[in-house]
Formats: sequence, C-alpha cells, structure tokens
Amino acid sequence: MAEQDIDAIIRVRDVTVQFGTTRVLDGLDLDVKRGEILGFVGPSGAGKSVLTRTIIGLVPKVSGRIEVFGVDLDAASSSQRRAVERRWGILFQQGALFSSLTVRQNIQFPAREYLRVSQRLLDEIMVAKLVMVGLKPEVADRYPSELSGGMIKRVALARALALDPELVFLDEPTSGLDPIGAGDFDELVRTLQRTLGLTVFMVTHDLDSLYTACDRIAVLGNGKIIAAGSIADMKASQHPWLQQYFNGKRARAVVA
Ligand SMILES: Nc1ncnc2c1ncn2[C@@H]1O[C@H](COP(=O)(O)OP(=O)(O)OP(=O)(O)O)[C@@H](O)[C@H]1O
Repeated sequence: MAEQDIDAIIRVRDVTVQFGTTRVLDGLDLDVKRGEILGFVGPSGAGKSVLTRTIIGLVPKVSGRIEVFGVDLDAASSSQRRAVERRWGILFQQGALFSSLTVRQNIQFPAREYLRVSQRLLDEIMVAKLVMVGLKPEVADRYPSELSGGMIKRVALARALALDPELVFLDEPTSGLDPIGAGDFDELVRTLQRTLGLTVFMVTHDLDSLYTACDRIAVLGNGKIIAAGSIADMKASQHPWLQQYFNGKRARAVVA
C-alpha cells in the first residue's frame, strides 16, 4: 500500500451516485489526508452535499467504494459502523440545531446516543465543549431561537465535537455569517484542528475560508474532482470555472 493511502482518513474510489436518471457523482475519486483541512468547492448544485452525505452513509451509491479510517463502510458490520461513526462529528448546513432542544440538550444529543454516562458527566462534557468553541456556560439553557447566527454555528460545532472526534464534516459552516463572524469561525476551526489534531472535510463557498483555514482544496465539477491542490494550484489552473472562481472579481477582493 502506498504511503499516501495509509494517510488517507477518507478514501473515495470510483463513486457514482444518481437520483432517477440524473447522475450527480460520476466515478469520483478523492482522498482526505490525516490532519488536513480540505476545502471542498464547486458550482452550486454540483453535488458537494451529496458527496458528504454519501460518505456518511445517508445517500446510497450506485457503485464505488468508500473507506473511512480504513473501514469499507459497505462491508462493515453494524458494530464496526457504529465504531466509525463514533469517531466523526458533523455540522450540517441546514438544521444545524434541534430547535425544540436547549443548547445543553443539543450538545448532549450524540453523547446520549453513543455513551452510557451519568448526567453529571454529560454536563461536564457539555460545558467543556461550550468553552472550547468560545461560548459561556450560561448559554446552556437557552433555545436556538435565543441565539445569534454565529452562536448557533458555535453550538453546532460544540455538538460535532461532543464525542472527541478525529474527523469533522463541516457543510458550509460560515454561510449566513457576516465577514467578521465568518473570519472568527474560520480561526476557531483552524485552532481546534491544530490543538485537537482533527481532520476536517469542509464544504464551502467562502473564498476567505479557503485562503485562511484550508490546507488543500478539491474542486467538484461534472460529477468528478476536476482539481485538487493548494490555492496556488487553483489560481494557476486553466479550467474556466477555477479561473473565474479564484481569479475573478471576488477573489481579487479577498487577496487585496
Ligand atoms: N435526495 C435527493 N433526491 C433527488 N435529487 C437530489 C437529492 N439530493 C440532492 N439532489 C440533487 O443533487 C444535485 C446536487 O445537490 P447538492 O446539494 O449536493 O449540491 P451542492 O454542490 O452541495 O450545492 P450548493 O453549493 O448549492 O449547496 C442537485 O441537483 C440536487 O437537486
């Protein structure tokens, strides 16, 4: 086995997904390496969320193979699958929090599902995670409707971190935040990734996030990865979508 394969926390091979006759992913290959923040971009509707949901097993694939932590999730037993799920955390784009649950209940949700521990320990874990994402323990008994957009994202991140994951999926984590809030969130993700040694798979449209938070970028187009590499690689690409995205007006605003 090649060394880069050993370091791939997520390995996607020849994956095809379609809905009815519409093929969204078409023989897609992608590696996410241990300890990196991979920014996953592409045109709206290209299938970024579909790939994320396919990796975590929420969308069935027509063909192909996906390994997470070296485990082929199709071949895994339910207990092996649960063991893998226990090692990842997810921040979904929509419905980031359960609106009928308090912050405390939201953050404790995964722990209740996967751990058999006392309420006291659950509360300790919850407070530790709130502090980790820069929130005060006092927000624990508020409902999502009583929080700002930035606080909701932070609570959702705290919930994603509840089980001390090694891998985190973030689906457009900065969408809906103002540029300062988004910048703060990027910095938080970067800091947590460094201190906790996380591997992060981040779907984003946010050019600032790609510049400041991501180690590597993969671009989805026509159901496949059309480019993967550094910002410099993206800017040097002759692909029309990459040219427009990384060298267009908005890109210049970011680097100016
Ligand atoms: N459950 C589903 N049933 C049918 N079609 C679906 C389903 N989920 C996604 N699609 C279709 O798959 C395509 C890719 O959707 P997806 O949400 O992954 O795009 P995306 O790249 O994440 O877009 P955006 O950047 O706008 O969030 C879209 O055409 C979408 O309508």
